[in-house]
Amino acid sequence: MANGRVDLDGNPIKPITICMIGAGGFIGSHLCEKLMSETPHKVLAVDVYDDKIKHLLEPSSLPWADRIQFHRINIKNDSRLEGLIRMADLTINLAAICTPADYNTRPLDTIYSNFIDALPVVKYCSENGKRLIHFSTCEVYGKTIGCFLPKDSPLRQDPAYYVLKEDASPCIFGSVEKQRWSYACAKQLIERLIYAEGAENGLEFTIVRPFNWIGPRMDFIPGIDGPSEGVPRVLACFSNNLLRREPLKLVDGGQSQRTFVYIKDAIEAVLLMIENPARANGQIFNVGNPNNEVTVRQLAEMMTEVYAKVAGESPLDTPTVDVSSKEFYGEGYDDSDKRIPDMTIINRQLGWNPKTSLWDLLESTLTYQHRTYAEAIKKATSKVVAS
Ligand SMILES: NC(=O)c1ccc[n+]([C@@H]2O[C@H](COP(=O)([O-])OP(=O)(O)OC[C@H]3O[C@@H](n4cnc5c(N)ncnc54)[C@H](O)[C@@H]3O)[C@@H](O)[C@H]2O)c1
Ligand SMILES: O=c1ccn([C@@H]2O[C@H](COP(=O)(O)OP(=O)(O)O[C@H]3OC[C@@H](O)[C@H](O)[C@H]3O)[C@@H](O)[C@H]2O)c(=O)[nH]1
Repeated sequence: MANGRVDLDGNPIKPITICMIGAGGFIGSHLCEKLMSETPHKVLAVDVYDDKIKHLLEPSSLPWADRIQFHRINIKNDSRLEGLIRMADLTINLAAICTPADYNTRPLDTIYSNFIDALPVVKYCSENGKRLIHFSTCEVYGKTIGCFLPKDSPLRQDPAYYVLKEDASPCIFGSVEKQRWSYACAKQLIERLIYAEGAENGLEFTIVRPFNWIGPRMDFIPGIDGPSEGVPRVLACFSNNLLRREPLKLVDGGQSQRTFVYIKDAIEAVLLMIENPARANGQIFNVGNPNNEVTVRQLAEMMTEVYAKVAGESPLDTPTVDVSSKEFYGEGYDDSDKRIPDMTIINRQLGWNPKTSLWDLLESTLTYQHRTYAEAIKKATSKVVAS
């Protein structure tokens, strides 16, 4: 497996040790899986939870058992963090509060998590001469320039007014009382700090801006493996509605547009960054699928159709219902109107392109959701009816 692996320039890839912070989350779990099954690298997996990577940690007879170690650490207050960063060749920081329902309702936790808690990680990497791959977000772009044009302006059709480019697009956020932007603003400041550490102190860094990566193990299903009142990101919200045979809730009519990329495609891009430092260092990369653009309403319609197919159930007569953002997320919510990633830089540096269509990625993801949760939901609802 390890033998004969070469980087994009034909050089043999040497096994490295990676300190992965937030390894127990959605992206972390897929990255650990990839690293264990297809590479010789070692992972020091740091998180407060390990549920999503339990299958990689136990039993001890797994072929990669000596290449992955779990460290249950809250990076807010644990002195072991610096030691782990020192032991590793590369640190990947994924830890963050990153669900929009939290940005306006828990803005302090959001800012601390995305900026303050990431500071020591950057500092330890810089002071110890260690490479850092930091996970930022497409939300740093905020809104498109195009959304400020009159509704009937032909310029709205011009990509120059909406395609998001790492080295050219401005970052446009709503006003401070729109606390939705607490997350994007914290992520932007940590990006600027990392960039400055690179410029002034020679930190070797790569910044990743994910554009709506989705797939199995994303977030939680409320009342099953997460709090009943919790609001996860849209994939899990809509999956929950489909599993419970409830209408999907369209926030402010579901007019916002997103591009969705399959987690397994996106993980290929991260692996290229890990194994091609000369091409990835000093870069900020959009990672998304510009071909998979839909409005949230179209996403709801497609998920309803795909779910009916994989679950063998007929769709509801009224599959969607409109809700206001104030009702759904509370005061201070605001939204990104449209997110199309420019792919020039990642294409040029790493030759990466996404492969999976929205229909195909929803088919595999909703098959997973149905298999994982349908029975548990049936049991939970029959208990409620019986009591
Ligand atoms: N999934 C996406 O489409 C997407 C889009 C844009 C940005 N991102 C960024 O990618 C990163 C990972 O996202 P994800 O989707 O896997 O989210 P996630 O919530 O599934 O994973 C984050 C993980 O970090 C851990 N964590 C948080 N605070 C911690 C702390 N103080 N100490 C230790 N562990 C802590 C959490 O327990 C969780 O397992 C985040 O930085 C997020 O902002 C993701
Ligand atoms: O039930 C729902 C949930 C969400 N939505 C809408 O669906 C869209 C997507 O919502 P998501 O919860 O996936 O989150 P967003 O795309 O707005 O932000 C995400 O983007 C990138 C990351 O940094 C974060 O993971 C998150 O901030 C939004 O317009 C939201 O209002 C619904 O219409 N109904």
